[in-house]
Amino acid sequence: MGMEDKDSRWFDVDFVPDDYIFSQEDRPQNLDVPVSDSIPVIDLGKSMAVNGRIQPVEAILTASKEFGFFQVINHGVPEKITADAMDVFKEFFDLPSKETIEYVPRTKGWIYTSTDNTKVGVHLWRENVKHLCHPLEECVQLWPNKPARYQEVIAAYILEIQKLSSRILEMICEGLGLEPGYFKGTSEVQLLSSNFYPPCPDPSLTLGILSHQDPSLITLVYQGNSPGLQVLKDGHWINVGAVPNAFVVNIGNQLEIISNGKFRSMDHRVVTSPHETRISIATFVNPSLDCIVEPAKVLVNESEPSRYQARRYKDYVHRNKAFGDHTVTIQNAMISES
Ligand SMILES: O=C(O)CCC(=O)C(=O)O
Ligand SMILES: [Fe+2]
Repeated sequence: MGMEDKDSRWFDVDFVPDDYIFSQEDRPQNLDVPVSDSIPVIDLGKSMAVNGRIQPVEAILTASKEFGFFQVINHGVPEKITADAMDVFKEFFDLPSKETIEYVPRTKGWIYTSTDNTKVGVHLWRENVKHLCHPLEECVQLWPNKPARYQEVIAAYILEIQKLSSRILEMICEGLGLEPGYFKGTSEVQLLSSNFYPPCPDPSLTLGILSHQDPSLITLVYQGNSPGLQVLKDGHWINVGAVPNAFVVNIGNQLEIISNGKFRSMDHRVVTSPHETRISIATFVNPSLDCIVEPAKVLVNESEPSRYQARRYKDYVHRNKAFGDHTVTIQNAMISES
């Protein structure tokens, strides 16, 4: 037994503390069994015509129907931008001082947690920072200012994500047969959520994020080169493999509704690793709060009746506690902006 190290952090432990141990049913099962890495990887740089359709469009359509998940490469986001953003979050999570800022109770600003509790009363094996991103000019100044280049670097990152997500949504329009620009004006990168998952002494007992679906239109995740993200497909958890410089794209609940169920919003979670640290940057592209979300008219007909009720996005967020424990804080901040 040694003296308590003043610099040690919550995850510097030899055994998983009891309040991080999930019950049997929530725990990751069969971590030793190899799981396939079969989420489609789509090259956005290739635009061959296949059967009269541009290739990435067809691939996105198929992946969104089957997996609700895909990765994109040759996406046009400069490597410098993603590398800088990852460095900034690495530095942010390494800051010793933020350990004292459990929660920033401001209507605008940012929320940091290192010991989130879950609905089942067990802590996640992660630290997390969240903030709004839209309108960008108003949000930027409320973001963390340590490290000093946080605001500048992350603003540049968000601008790129806005461009890439608009491009992907435009391809989705084409694939689904929606009019061009269908999502324009109501598909902003509203929220960023970055996660730090440190190595864990026993990954079979813990989770980085519990199984959930995203309440967004689409979510873009940059996961560096680290594993951990898993998707539930046909009753099996499959890995979203680490593909260098790729973005993971996942279909959120709102796009499932708009597609009238053609696309699927899938359960996903993050498992921990005994050796590797995972840092991820998730960006949620959401409809505006006042947007009425319903199946697109062109996708509803006699043989395919509407499968979802029209709902204001605001009400959806509220009813589903879509942003977790901080839903009300985040929603209030969004309302005061619009
Ligand atoms: O760390 C990840 O990749 C998972 C992020 C995620 O699923 C979320 O924030 O909704
Ligand atoms: Fe998610």
